[in-house]
Amino acid sequence: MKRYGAAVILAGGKSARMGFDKQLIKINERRLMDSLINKLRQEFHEIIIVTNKPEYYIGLSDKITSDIIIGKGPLSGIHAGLMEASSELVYFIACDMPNINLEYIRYMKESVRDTEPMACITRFGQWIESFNAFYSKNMISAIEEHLQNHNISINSLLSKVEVHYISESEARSFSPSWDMFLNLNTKEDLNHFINNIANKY
Ligand SMILES: Nc1nc2c(ncn2[C@@H]2O[C@H](COP(=O)(O)OP(=O)(O)OP(=O)(O)O)[C@@H](O)[C@H]2O)c(=O)[nH]1
Ligand SMILES: [Mg+2]
Repeated sequence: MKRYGAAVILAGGKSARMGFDKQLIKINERRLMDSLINKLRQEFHEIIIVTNKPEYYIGLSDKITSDIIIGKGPLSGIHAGLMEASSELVYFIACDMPNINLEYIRYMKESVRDTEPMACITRFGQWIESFNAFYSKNMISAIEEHLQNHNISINSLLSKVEVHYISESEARSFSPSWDMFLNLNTKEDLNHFINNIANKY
């Protein structure tokens, strides 16, 4: 199996805070999902969309899949993405994250070149960033066990496995304003992005 090559976009949430389905976000007249897919194609051979609305993606050549363990939030999506992926390390991003940074993706790959972690995750203060991150296919059984125990927290799962952490300061050298982790959760987030940033998009 190839070491890298697969990227997953998670698009299976409730979008409760946004008030409409975030898979349908448009920026400059273009579906954000389409922009994300195109950008990821520059770096990955295999793009997988884990969605609760496969009908939104008819006609795309990419792999479209849905949650296998339903209703457990982002970890359900990570699980389904890893099941579908054909590389060992798999890149994950959320459908509401508009600023993919290919240089940082390459840096993460390089950072784990000589090790075999279960995930490569960036620290943010005392927290972590669970997307714009890599997860290993070897994590599938740990995710299943975690969800079977009714624990849906990514953080608590990561605290139990071998993770390669990247420090906040290292990551800031690629994204000083932390925009590569920006996610649009509310209409205010979206309007702010459209009014202030999307003209450079
Ligand atoms: N496949 C899958 N993806 C999910 C699920 N829940 C959340 N996600 C995705 O995980 C990412 C981060 O989640 P949030 O930003 O909280 O999105 P959300 O859950 O749709 O939004 P809220 O309902 O406002 O919390 C987004 O890409 C969501 O689409 C799920 O049950 N399955
Ligand atoms: Mg979000």
